[in-house]
Amino acid sequence: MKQYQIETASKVYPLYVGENILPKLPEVIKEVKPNVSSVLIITDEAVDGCYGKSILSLLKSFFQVDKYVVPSGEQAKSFQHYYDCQTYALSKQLDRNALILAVGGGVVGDLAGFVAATYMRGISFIQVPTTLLAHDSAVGGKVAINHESGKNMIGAFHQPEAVFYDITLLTTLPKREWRSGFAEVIKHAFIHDEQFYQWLQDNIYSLNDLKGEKLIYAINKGIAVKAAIVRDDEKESGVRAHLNFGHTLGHAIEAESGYGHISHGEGVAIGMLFAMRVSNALGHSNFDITTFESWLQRFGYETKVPSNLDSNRLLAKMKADKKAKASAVYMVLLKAIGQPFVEKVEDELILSLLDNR
Ligand SMILES: NC(=O)c1ccc[n+]([C@@H]2O[C@H](COP(=O)([O-])OP(=O)(O)OC[C@H]3O[C@@H](n4cnc5c(N)ncnc54)[C@H](O)[C@@H]3O)[C@@H](O)[C@H]2O)c1
Ligand SMILES: O=C(O)C(=O)C[C@@H](O)[C@H](O)[C@H](O)COP(=O)(O)O
Ligand SMILES: [Zn+2]
Repeated sequence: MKQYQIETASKVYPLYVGENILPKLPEVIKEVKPNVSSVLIITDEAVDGCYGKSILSLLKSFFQVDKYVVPSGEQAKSFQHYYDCQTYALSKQLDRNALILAVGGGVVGDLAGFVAATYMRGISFIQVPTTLLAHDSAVGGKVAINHESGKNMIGAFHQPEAVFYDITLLTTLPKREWRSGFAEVIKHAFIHDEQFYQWLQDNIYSLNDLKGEKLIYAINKGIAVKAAIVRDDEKESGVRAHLNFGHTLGHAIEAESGYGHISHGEGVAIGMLFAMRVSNALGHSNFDITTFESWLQRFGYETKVPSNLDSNRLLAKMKADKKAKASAVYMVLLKAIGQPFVEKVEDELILSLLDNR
């Protein structure tokens, strides 16, 4: 088991990552929250089906434990499910020393984290990520639910007490979720680490390569990129925005297609390619887009903006993005791999690229 310190301006906390480390979870809970009064597990149906029983029985010998299960998928990041989680926590009379355990992918992490951030004005939580994507979402304290006007519009910065990542749990992940999560791995390489990008090119030819030592290396590299960025800028006043590479359009696609139809990583993959096109069009870079596109296609990513989505509606969503200022779109662009920056992009350019999809 490897241990990292995630350092942010408001909190420093441990991240444990390894294989078959689940039995150590009770020890970690006691270590980071010695005065814990009770534990509320928040998870989703699919994760509960795979690991719910074993985690519950593991923790029951040490703590008072309750469990609340939300439906699987993006739709759980809604007001209704947020409200239902809070109602459940209140019905169990959780006090301020209670701990929420977010057991799942980015959806459960974001939802349960936001429940923790706001229950009685904030209680502790631990992230127990179960997807590849969650190497990103479990670190850095962004927690949120969606609104029909946009992704993650209602949320908070609330750092967990710890991140506990047993990557053995990934073995039950469906193929589509490997692909979705790998998009954030690629993003971390694109924005921060030319050598890591090269390593991915040389080592990962298909999603099946994401196992064993290669998987461990890719996850550790991704975590290192994320940790370095949130250390320097916890609340996105500067460099943290680079983690939004591919997300301005990606989030718009997710929202416009109806949450859950196009996964987060699928949207980000299309969005990264789009951001590269914009970078080229503005003369900042000279990417060989065809090469990037065929690299992404090799993993089965859809690379075109879905034909049923209207350009003007997508633009409207991009203008409502959290990076927007005075209704102007700001995107994360790249001068080269590893050289991101944020710039205002005119509506006309966005529309012309969206219309020529
Ligand atoms: N807070 C952040 O910094 C951050 C970063 C990136 C993404 N996100 C958010 O994360 C969400 C996407 O997360 P995700 O891709 O993990 O999706 P997810 O949480 O919906 O999980 C994907 C699917 O896999 C299932 N699943 C999860 N773990 C499993 C396992 N071990 N075995 C079998 N099935 C399993 C889930 O039930 C779900 O159906 C989006 O809402 C995105 O906005 C947040
Ligand atoms: O941690 C961050 O900062 C990120 O931007 C990571 C993204 O992968 C993630 O999807 C995040 O939730 C997007 O944030 P948002 O502020 O655009 O909602
Ligand atoms: Zn993301």
